[in-house]
Amino acid sequence: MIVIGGGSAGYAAARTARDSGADVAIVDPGPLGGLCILRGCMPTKTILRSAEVAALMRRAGEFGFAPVEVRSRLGAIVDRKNTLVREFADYRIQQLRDPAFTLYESAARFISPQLIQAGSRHLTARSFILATGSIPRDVPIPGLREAGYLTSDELLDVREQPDSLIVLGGGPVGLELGQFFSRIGTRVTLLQRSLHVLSHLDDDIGSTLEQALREDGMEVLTGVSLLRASGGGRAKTVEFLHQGETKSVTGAEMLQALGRRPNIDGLQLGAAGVKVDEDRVVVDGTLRTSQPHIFAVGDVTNLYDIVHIAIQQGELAGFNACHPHGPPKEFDDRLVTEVIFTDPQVAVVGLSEKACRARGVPYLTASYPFADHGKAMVLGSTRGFVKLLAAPETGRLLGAAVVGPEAGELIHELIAVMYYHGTVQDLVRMPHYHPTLAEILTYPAESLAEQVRRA
Ligand SMILES: Cc1cc2nc3c(=O)[nH]c(=O)nc-3n(C[C@H](O)[C@H](O)[C@H](O)COP(=O)(O)OP(=O)(O)OC[C@H]3O[C@@H](n4cnc5c(N)ncnc54)[C@H](O)[C@@H]3O)c2cc1C
Ligand SMILES: NC(=O)c1ccc[n+]([C@@H]2O[C@H](COP(=O)([O-])OP(=O)(O)OC[C@H]3O[C@@H](n4cnc5c(N)ncnc54)[C@H](O)[C@@H]3O)[C@@H](O)[C@H]2O)c1
Repeated sequence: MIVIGGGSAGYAAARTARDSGADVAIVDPGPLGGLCILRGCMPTKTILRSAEVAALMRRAGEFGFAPVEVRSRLGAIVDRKNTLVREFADYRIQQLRDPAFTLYESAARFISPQLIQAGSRHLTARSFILATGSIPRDVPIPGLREAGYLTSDELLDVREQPDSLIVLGGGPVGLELGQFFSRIGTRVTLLQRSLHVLSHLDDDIGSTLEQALREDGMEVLTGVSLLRASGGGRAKTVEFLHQGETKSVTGAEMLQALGRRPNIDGLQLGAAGVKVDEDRVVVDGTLRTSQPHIFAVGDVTNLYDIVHIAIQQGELAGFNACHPHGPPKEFDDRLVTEVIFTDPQVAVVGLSEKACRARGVPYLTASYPFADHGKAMVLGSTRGFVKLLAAPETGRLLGAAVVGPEAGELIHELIAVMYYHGTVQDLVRMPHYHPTLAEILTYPAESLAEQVRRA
């Protein structure tokens, strides 16, 4: 097997195939480590921890301490991030260089469905796994390129703190990095096209997060239509339409966080006969492309852009490629989970109200605010809510959303209940220690259990 791309998805595929007895080569030009480690999950979560510390320090008085003057040193924050990233990347590189694999450190391109070129070598295999990830999407906004912008790739290495930052896009990248800069003292303006940030989720989630960010001093404008950019250097201007008026904002730096697209440039997928739909490598539920011996996993499929799913897809494809005659394993989207590491955090699993309505799935819902929860009050983290969705007749948990403190941790109890096809009645019966944040899950569960009993 040849795995093209040694990030999270590709490495998971390679490891699974090797464990199934395949002779596995990995082709990757580097830098080795993958997006999650080098420029995605881990660096962003590392710097967000610094922002969290800054936000708590500003609240020193509230917790009984003398006021603290918060003066950030972005260079030091970046150094801490780089140290950790180096450690994580070194471990991954060691795994890729394991003699159990053959690693070719070059870019791959297809010559035919069975043959690829990697540097000066031609390589052939019984099966291939495409795992080349994603890259920031180019958006044709007049003047944007000339004014100059950064993507998350570059912004993570900026050492000199800009006094102002324009963030284009209210998805996870714009929100996490926007809040980081806002909390270390940069004036941040975020422009989002949809009526709410995180537009793919239920509106109550986006509106709650927007309100929290605004309370913290970030300017968040939604329902914006971007018109053009101008200027340059330390004064970049973006003009946009907002509430029927043309407005503009000027910032020292600009983050373009308008989405990512599959990285298929240069792969010559046409030569492999792999079907592509608007840059997306088309796969079926078994991660097989239009060519039965070529699979695609992770961001290159443009399905989720979430790392544990990329790993799960890699494992499935690695298994399926090595067992061509057995029943294939299929990706199950029932437990798809997403966490956005802002404060308040956002975490969702399973079906949203939007998805239930779109698919005609009947549901009951109940929510409960952290502002009424004892442990959240003790912690001084009362922003947000918990929302559960249950099947009306059985109480089976269909989905959940948590906006609030430790949402990314709390969601895992709900994932576990859903994994075992559990109900809201189960959630009520399960013991919950007092006082914990997790106790809050029992309140909407009680309300739903009551609704199910009466139905
Ligand atoms: C700022 C940011 C923050 C994020 N935070 C999170 C988070 O907190 N949690 C989460 O779940 N997800 C997060 N993500 C998403 C997550 O990082 C990705 O979903 C995941 O890393 C994708 O893994 P992958 O293996 O598909 O791709 P990658 O890890 O990008 O691997 C692709 C590999 O392919 C190689 N390659 C490219 N072209 C070729 C070629 N022609 N031939 C051979 N090799 C090639 C590359 O060198 C690379 O090593 C974040 C993303 C961003 C941008
Ligand atoms: N915590 C996490 O798991 C995490 C963190 C960061 C990124 N990621 C993943 O990386 C991927 C990329 O994230 P992202 O935030 O860059 O992209 P995204 O596609 O999630 O969000 C981009 C946002 O920009 C807006 N937008 C697009 N075009 C626009 C235009 N012309 N004008 C105004 N607004 C416009 C969209 O409405 C959208 O809200 C996502 O799929 C995400 O899942 C995950």
